[in-house]
Amino acid sequence: MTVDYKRLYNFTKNILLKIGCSAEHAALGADVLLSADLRGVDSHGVARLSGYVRLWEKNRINPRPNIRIVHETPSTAVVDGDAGLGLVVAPYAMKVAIEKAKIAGTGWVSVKNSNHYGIAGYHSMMALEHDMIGLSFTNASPLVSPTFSKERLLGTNPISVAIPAGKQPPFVADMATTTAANGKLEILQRKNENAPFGWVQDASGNPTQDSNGVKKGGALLPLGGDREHGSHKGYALGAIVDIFSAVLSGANYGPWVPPFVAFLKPDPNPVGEGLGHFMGAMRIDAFRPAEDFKSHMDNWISRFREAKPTDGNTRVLIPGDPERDLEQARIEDGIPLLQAVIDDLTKLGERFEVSL
Ligand SMILES: NC(=O)c1ccc[n+]([C@@H]2O[C@H](COP(=O)([O-])OP(=O)(O)OC[C@H]3O[C@@H](n4cnc5c(N)ncnc54)[C@H](O)[C@@H]3O)[C@@H](O)[C@H]2O)c1
Ligand SMILES: O=C(O)C[C@H](O)C(=O)O
Repeated sequence: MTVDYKRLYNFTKNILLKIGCSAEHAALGADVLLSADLRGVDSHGVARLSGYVRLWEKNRINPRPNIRIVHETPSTAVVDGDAGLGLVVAPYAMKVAIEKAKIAGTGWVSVKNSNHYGIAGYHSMMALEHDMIGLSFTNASPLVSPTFSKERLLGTNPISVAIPAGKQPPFVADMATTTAANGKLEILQRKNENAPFGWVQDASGNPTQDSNGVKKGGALLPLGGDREHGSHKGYALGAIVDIFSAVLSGANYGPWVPPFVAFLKPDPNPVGEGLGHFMGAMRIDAFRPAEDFKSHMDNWISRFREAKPTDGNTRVLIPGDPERDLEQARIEDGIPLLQAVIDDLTKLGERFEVSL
């Protein structure tokens, strides 16, 4: 079934209003969530709405947070999200990074006491309109084993870097540091399908294709899948995200990160406050004139697009291309939703008396 963007946006905004968010936060939260659906990141859009409501019911989300800077220098800050929705805490933090970069050249913000922030790319892309490079990281539910372990100590900890170009569209990398985000596994669960090898290991640490394997005590795997295919580097990337987001800010890290997923409970002995994010903004003209940079970015992108494709592929893509192509189509044609997601939203609508 395909649902019109505006209809889904209004539904999401109205549900966020019902759980007590301000009009400003409900609109922003809906914008962040719907940006995922528009960009084809079906794992992180409205399919997650009932998850945020579940955390609110458990008093883990404060719908009226006092989000504030608690420590700063001219180019850095720590933001306390006051247990607000990550969907609104992260844009606040990115704005702080941008304002600092305007003055100091670069701005770096580590965030504590937040919650799940949706897609990393929404926040990094906020820098683009200011002729800045944007970086966005977050830690997440402990579902991932470090290389050589069967314990779950890390999240799928995404990295997004958005880089402006001139005539070309921007370069936007937005990716989990695991072979796949947990949300991708949830899509396979909804469809009753297996996962490819390299995504999941079972409770004993053996490779499995069971898309419910993590729920049965297994773990998601760092990018690469196993040591032979470079999982130690995915593990290192996920660890860097965790440390920048949480050890630097005072949020929970590693296995103490309060989970978004329903099958895990928060650790009763936290080592910090909430979960953490990290935002960065770098003014291009703090390095070289923006026009020079952008014309060379255009050249960089064109050269990579012209790369000779391998057999069976028609063209080489630039990070950000697949999502941009889908965004245009989905604004025009609507957003396709699986029946399981429609059922979930329908139940939510009935409960809060909001029509879909
Ligand atoms: N909030 C959280 O806790 C959390 C945790 C993990 C992931 N996420 C989000 O999940 C989403 C999905 O992550 P993922 O890693 O599963 O996605 P993915 O594996 O689909 O990778 C997406 C990235 O790869 C790029 N890409 C795709 N095909 C390409 C190609 N052929 N050539 C070049 N680039 C290409 C895309 O433009 C995008 O930047 C992201 O938006 C991420 O931010 C959020
Ligand atoms: O829910 C999480 O913490 C994980 C993240 O959203 C993911 O899809 O991997």
